[in-house]
Parts: sequence; C-alpha cells; structure tokens
Amino acid sequence: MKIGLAQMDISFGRPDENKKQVQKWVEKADEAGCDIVVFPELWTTGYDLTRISEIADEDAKDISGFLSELSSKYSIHIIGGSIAKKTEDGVSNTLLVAENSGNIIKEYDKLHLFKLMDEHHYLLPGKEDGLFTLMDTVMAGMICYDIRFPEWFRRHVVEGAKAVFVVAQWPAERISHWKTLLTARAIENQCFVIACNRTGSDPKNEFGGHSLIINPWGDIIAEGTLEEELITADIDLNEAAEVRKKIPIFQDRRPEFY
Ligand SMILES: NC(=O)CCC(=O)C(=O)O
Repeated sequence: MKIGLAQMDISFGRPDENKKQVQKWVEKADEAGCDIVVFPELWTTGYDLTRISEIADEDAKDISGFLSELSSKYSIHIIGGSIAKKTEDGVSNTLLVAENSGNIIKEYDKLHLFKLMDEHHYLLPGKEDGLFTLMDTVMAGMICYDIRFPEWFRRHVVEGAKAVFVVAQWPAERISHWKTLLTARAIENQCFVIACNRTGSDPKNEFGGHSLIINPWGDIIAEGTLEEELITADIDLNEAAEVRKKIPIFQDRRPEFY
C-alpha cells in the first residue's frame, strides 16, 4: 500500500484558496501512484480562530462533498486532515476520511484541545473515538495534541488499529517532541504511525514539517523536511503482526494492574 503525506503550507483563513491547493496535492499523489493521501490539521482555515465561526464549514457539508468528489475521481483514499466544522452547538476540529468510492466513512472530532494555541476558547472537544475500517483493516485517526495522551492512542490499538494516522499543525519549536512522541507511540503500540504536519507559518507560529511514516518496529521509513513536499512510502500492514509475534506485548499486558 503506497501512502502519500501532503506536507503543505496553509493560507490563513482562506478556505477557497486551500481547497485549490488540496486538489493539486491529490493530483500529485495520484501521479505518484498513492493508494492513500493524508492532509494536515485545520487545512481549510488554519488557526484563524477569532474568525472561526464565520469561516468554518456548516456541518462539514462543503468539504465532505469536495473530498468525496476528489476521492472517487482519482480513486484514492483521502485522510482529509481536519477542518473546522460548524454545528448549532459550536465549532469542532474534525478529521474526515473519504474512501476511494467517494463515501465519507469517518468524522472524528479532536478530543484534547490545545490551550497553548487557544483552542479551548473557540472549539468544542470531541466525545467519540477515531476508529474506522479502510481496505478491510482497522485504523484510527488522531489530531495533533492527541498524541501526548498515550492512553487514548493505546485504546485505539487495543480495539484493533494496525495503523494510526495523525494530522497536525505542530510548531517547529517543539519538533523534537513530535518525533519522539510519534516514535514512542509506534514502538509501544507496535503499529504504523502515519503523521502529516504542515509547513509555513501563521501570525503566531512557524510550523515544523517533518511529517513521518514510522513502522511497527519504530523505524522511520519516510520523513519530510521543512519544505512543502509529498512524502511517500510503501507499507505492508502485516508487519504489525510480525512485530507483535516477536515481542508479544498485547499478550503480556496486565491491565488489571493499571
Ligand atoms: N495543534 C496542536 O494540537 C499543536 C500541539 C502541539 O504543538 C504540542 O506541542 O502538543
């Protein structure tokens, strides 16, 4: 299975411009022969939080339609990063997954809001898990700050996830945390971690790129730079079972003690 990470810059508060860019990245991923393409967090709006309720997508209708069309046109699965989704309760930071048939098979609202970037003032936290099934395999989606909560990540793997997608806007100043946390999550959960960060900057942050594809042994098999680029790798999902056979942590866990 070939994965492509669309490590893109994001135009601050300009959904229409960002949609044009996303279309180009899907075309690039298709030309590169990817089966799945992954986008970063809040790619429609960026962290333009003071205007978020004006520019968020009503019930995610517009972007769901947009991703649905692209995925079926190019016959590619899209882990559609996350977008600002507006409902009558407020705005959430919502990850969308479009299957290559055009069906939207998952919406996951970011569970842990990141106070350092003011999310708690403008966004609603999620209440549901990030599990979904794609290509007959259980997978999961997480959004950025979620990776600092190993118990949340573990829950998804215990429930069957063999690959966990992470979509992010992770600042450059903490990129060492990004790499270490993602590698630890792959090693301790013996799963693929497929993480797409953005590049560029907004009025408050420089973002760190360095999108990563990490195998269940914890080896980094593809890594981005600071530039905009499509990062690709071929992965074999059976590797998770091989690593789990060698060091059977899921048999050896003693959850009755923790
Ligand atoms: N957008 C985010 O959730 C950023 C998380 C982050 O930067 C961190 O250090 O955690």
